[in-house]
Amino acid sequence: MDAVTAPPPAAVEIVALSKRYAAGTPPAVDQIDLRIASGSYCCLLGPSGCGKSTTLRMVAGHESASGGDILLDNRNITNLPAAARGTAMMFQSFALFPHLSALDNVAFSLKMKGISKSERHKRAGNLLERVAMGHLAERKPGELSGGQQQRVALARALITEPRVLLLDEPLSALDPFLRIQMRAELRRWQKELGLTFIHVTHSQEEAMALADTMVVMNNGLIEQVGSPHQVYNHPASEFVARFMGGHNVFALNDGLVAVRNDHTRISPATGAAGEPGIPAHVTDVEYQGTYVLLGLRLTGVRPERSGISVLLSEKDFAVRSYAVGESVRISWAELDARTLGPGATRPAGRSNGGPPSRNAPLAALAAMAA
Ligand SMILES: Nc1ncnc2c1ncn2[C@@H]1O[C@H](COP(=O)(O)OP(=O)(O)OP(=O)(O)O)[C@@H](O)[C@H]1O
Repeated sequence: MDAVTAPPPAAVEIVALSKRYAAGTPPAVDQIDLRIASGSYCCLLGPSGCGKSTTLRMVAGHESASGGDILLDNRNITNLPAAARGTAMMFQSFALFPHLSALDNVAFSLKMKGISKSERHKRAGNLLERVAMGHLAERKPGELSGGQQQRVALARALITEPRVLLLDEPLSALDPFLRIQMRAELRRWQKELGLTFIHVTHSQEEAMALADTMVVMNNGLIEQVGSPHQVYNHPASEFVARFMGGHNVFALNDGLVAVRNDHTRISPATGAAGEPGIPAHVTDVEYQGTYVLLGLRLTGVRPERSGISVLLSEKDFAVRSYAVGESVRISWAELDARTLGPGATRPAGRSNGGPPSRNAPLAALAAMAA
């Protein structure tokens, strides 16, 4: 493979990585494979309990792996202590020492390494300057805002000069306004520093805003890896389409398709015989400002699959509005329909003691023709 076609170097390579917390329980992480490009922003995304934090903790060295390998720049770090890996972790609560100044918090790990006070203060001061916190270096965490504490936490993580920064729900302690502001800062820092960031979140919006690469996890497995655009516009499975939101899943005779709710078409029912589209009625009309979100129920489809939504621009809704109870027809352009695959399945021949493969229920769902 020549330099042009070679994939970018993987900062982190995860090979068949597994974690089983206790014998007889399903694995929290089940033989996952993942390559994270050097200098990229990777978000591990998924519902509560899907294994994303366990994966991050194994990369950090805060949790042992039950099987598989973790490589950092081709160096196998699976069994190295956390401090020897070249990674640093930034936690949800920032985990700053309340009795220490910002400067001493940042300098703390250098103190542990026996570095002189003047040297560690110089390096910590430089890093605090870098995150625009130099003027508040003597303040204690309790005297800083959430966003300022986050910058101190970042400086503290960076003082060990990691190759990879691991972030476990770093924005969830912040209020919504600050979360969006700090999200933009994280992204800027990552690009400026040129480090690889691996960020765990359960928020689709956060992952889409930040990630070069999104990794959608479910039930200890990886469902899909791709750019936010790829994952949102080409969900690989029903799980991804539903988890990402903004999609309707339709069961057709030859399988499942996802259609974005802003690409799903609605028209008034005329009552004429042979009308095209799927019959439905409007159950909700929600004004959202720029958009109006219509909730609908498809006629003749099993209840668990009949609820869908259509997102109309305010302008389109003004041209033709819809009211609760109104009969309509639902359709889409073929180009906008994404065929869904069965989703991730557990490695063949393994007994995991966990729930059955999602293939079986999905096949049953697919059989429910509209
Ligand atoms: N220390 C532990 N001992 C036993 N089981 C654990 C432990 N930590 C996590 N688990 C289990 O492993 C599975 C994956 O947990 P994990 O914390 O990795 O999920 P997560 O996707 O990060 O969820 P959340 O968003 O809620 O933090 C869950 O079923 C969880 O209950």
